[in-house]
Amino acid sequence: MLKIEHISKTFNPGTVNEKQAIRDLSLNLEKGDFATIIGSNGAGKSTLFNAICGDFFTDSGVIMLDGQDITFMPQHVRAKTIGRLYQDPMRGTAPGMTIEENLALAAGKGGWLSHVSRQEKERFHEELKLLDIGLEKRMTQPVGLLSGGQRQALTLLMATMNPPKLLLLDEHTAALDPGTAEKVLNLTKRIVEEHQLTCLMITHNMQSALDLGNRILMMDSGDIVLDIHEEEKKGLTVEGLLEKFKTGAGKMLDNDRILLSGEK
Ligand SMILES: Nc1ncnc2c1ncn2[C@@H]1O[C@H](COP(=O)(O)OP(=O)(O)OP(=O)(O)O)[C@@H](O)[C@H]1O
Repeated sequence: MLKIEHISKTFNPGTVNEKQAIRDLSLNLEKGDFATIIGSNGAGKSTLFNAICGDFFTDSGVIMLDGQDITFMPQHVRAKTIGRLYQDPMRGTAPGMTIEENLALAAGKGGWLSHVSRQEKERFHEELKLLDIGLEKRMTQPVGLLSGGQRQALTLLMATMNPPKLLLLDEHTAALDPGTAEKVLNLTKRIVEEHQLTCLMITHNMQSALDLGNRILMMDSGDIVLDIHEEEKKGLTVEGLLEKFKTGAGKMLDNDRILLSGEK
């Protein structure tokens, strides 16, 4: 589904601020693969997502999505088939619009409720009900009134309403309290499985990286240094994962947020 071949990206080339953020990175994701990504500070995880989404064009290499070369496809065109969630729950929804208007937006109705049929409204209601956080009773309330966790759950629903070819989750539960984060992660798991989505999820939570998905990618210095597949992933512990990182990257995993979460 996603085939990345030897991409590289250097920011501010030829200046004192030159930074090679992606180094000759290659990755192949099969349809339905759900890979978690962990890595050191500044490893290039978010930059990889930015490259896939077309925030910038890479300096070299090729990006293919579902057999189509998207290397130089404009961002707004890619956005039609790539869903993305950010750490900040305030991104991804329009706060001044109601829940149902936001859903109408996601359904391609431009946020106009007059363009939404009764059947579609019922579908919105059903989908919200499945989130199991009571949003189906608040469809006419502005999204700005929702908590961070409620907004992330809604964003997830909106991003997957018309199933994307690729779903990118960039630490989407990092800003939530642990209980809410767990709920949103369970929801993520259910939605990804239900639609058999191809998904990449950046996390600083080693346990989440182990619990979710069928693959773990470890990044360091702009490249994927380890790609752990299903069989190898089974039975792995956080300690085992850290040990593998050390072997793959030739150094300990240095990520402040992993450190702060008390897992290391
Ligand atoms: N637009 C940009 N201009 C200049 N440098 C950039 C830009 N985007 C990213 N970088 C640099 O590229 C490197 C990789 O950044 P990136 O945000 O992808 O890392 P990350 O793995 O997501 O890190 P973290 O876990 O700390 O969030 C960093 O050194 C960062 O400062």
